[in-house]
Amino acid sequence: METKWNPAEGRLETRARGRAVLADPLLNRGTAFTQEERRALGLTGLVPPQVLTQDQQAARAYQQYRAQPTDLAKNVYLTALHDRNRVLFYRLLGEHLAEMLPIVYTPTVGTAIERYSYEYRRPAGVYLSVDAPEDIERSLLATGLGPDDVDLVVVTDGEALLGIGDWGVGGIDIAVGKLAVYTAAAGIDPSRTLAVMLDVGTNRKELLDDPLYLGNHHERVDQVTYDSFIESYIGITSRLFPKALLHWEDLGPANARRILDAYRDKVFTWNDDIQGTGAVNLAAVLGGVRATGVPLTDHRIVIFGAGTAGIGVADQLRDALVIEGLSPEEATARVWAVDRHGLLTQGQQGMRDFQIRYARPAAEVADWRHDDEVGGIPLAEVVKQARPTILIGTSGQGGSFTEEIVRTMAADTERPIIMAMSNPTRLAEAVPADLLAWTDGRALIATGSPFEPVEHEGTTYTIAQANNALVFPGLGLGAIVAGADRITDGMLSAVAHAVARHTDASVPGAPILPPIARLRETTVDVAVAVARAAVQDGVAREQPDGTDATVEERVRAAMWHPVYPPIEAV
Ligand SMILES: NC(=O)c1ccc[n+]([C@@H]2O[C@H](COP(=O)([O-])OP(=O)(O)OC[C@H]3O[C@@H](n4cnc5c(N)ncnc54)[C@H](O)[C@@H]3O)[C@@H](O)[C@H]2O)c1
Ligand SMILES: O=C(O)C[C@H](O)C(=O)O
Ligand SMILES: [Mg+2]
Repeated sequence: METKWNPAEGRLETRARGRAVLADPLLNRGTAFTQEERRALGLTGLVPPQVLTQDQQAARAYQQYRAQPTDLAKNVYLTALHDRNRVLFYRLLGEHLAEMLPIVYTPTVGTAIERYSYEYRRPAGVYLSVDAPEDIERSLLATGLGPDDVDLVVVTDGEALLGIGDWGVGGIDIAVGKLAVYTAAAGIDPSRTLAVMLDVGTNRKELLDDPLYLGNHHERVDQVTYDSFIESYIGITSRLFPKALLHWEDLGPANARRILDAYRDKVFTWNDDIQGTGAVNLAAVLGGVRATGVPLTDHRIVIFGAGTAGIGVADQLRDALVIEGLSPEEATARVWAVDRHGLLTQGQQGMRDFQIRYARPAAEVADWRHDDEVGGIPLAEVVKQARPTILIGTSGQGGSFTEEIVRTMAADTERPIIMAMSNPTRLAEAVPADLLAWTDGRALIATGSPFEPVEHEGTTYTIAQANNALVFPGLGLGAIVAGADRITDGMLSAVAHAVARHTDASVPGAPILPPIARLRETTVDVAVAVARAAVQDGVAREQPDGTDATVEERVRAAMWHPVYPPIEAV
């Protein structure tokens, strides 16, 4: 590679000169290059004479950012900065994390995905086409990255992006957005990460009909072709980058589950929507349950939207109930899962294999009201009959927690826990102001997208954001520091408990999860818990000596910071 980090000397060494330096976002520092660096790197005269400090650059960039008229324009501005000067991008993002996360990530990233082929400026990451599997290796090698150079790969096929569905190649933006959160929150070194788009086609007709659409102009391929492409991708990626954690994002439900089941015991991989969402949801439930004063084992849970996220959520709740002393059957019986044709019930046609374990016995629901339009027992009836104390939305159906449903739930339970996890904002199952109004301020709330605090009868309610962003950065960092080669259930459970330790929802109006503004601190504890769990589960290759301080020191030392390192022309 032209540019290499020399850890012994603590400096970047590069053979690049002149415009090639300015064109490389990992190398470029624009007006902050010193006169000496400019001479050594052949930049004299290629940047304006004045040398700025990073503080000055950050202040200017922040002004430019604030001057953008819309959230999408802000996203495009930050993407351009990311593609021009990566260190400055992370300096700015880190300094204004709570303000900018909704721009580079949920919810604005959803708009950026939909507009991808129109707002396109520069390529990001690696695009692999199902039509040319023979190019996978060549394309990955073209990044110049070698076997020791990659810690993390985020990959999507763009089929089930957030809750907005199939946007094909535009999905690259969620991979880039997730990586930005990994670095901003956990200090994952951005030069050691890769965003990958697996272009297997799109079923969105408006994209196929659009000459400007930048992805493959054909429908999604059949399962046999898909699976063989995935197999090649995983085989080649784990051979070329043997240390890298392979993160899956926003695949269609059947593919997400099948890939996770097939590979989680064979390679270093995990699925954010299934496992990350399960972990952040469990953390919020633990925080909320503490505030209710009722033990977890006495709660009843209804999950609306039994797809990738919903069943991931159910699985981790069930595991937590088993750890608290229930049998697996008793734990499963605490969960009612509702999908597009109503409550999952035994014998129902068309259930997906991963849903079947939550299907309720037909005898239990024989008297429950059936709705012909839904084609089964609707959510309102499930809430009435099952009397949940916890209601979770992962359906991508905005507004589906209606006033009637919420009031029915709240009539029976002192502190209902209600989580509208669907993204982006307009797809939230309910908005916090309504939930508080309908429950007289008694609801313990979390949402997947960020919401402003709500005033209700003299109390200010801070709304917890139950987004997997609270967990995946720490999970990745902890796993990398431990030199893990698998992601285990023990590591995921450790994540949820570490996050939950950061909340105290006993104060009126306090959120049931730690705030995004404190993401970096939460992340360190998550990473420490994950690294320890990896050792306990026997999947860590780097054995720490066991004391807390040491693990934490190792975690902190592994974190990358957005400062310009010394640079040497070689
Ligand atoms: N907060 C978070 O961290 C987080 C994480 C992952 C996903 N999500 C959100 O959850 C939502 C679902 O994501 P996913 O990846 O699980 O998608 P998915 O497509 O796998 O699952 C959605 C499920 O909802 C069901 N559904 C659709 N219409 C329905 C209806 N009218 N009634 C009941 N169920 C219905 C579908 O059949 C499917 O099973 C998205 O909005 C996504 O943004 C949030
Ligand atoms: O991307 C997010 O904001 C969370 C989650 O992964 C989702 O798909 O919605
Ligand atoms: Mg996702």
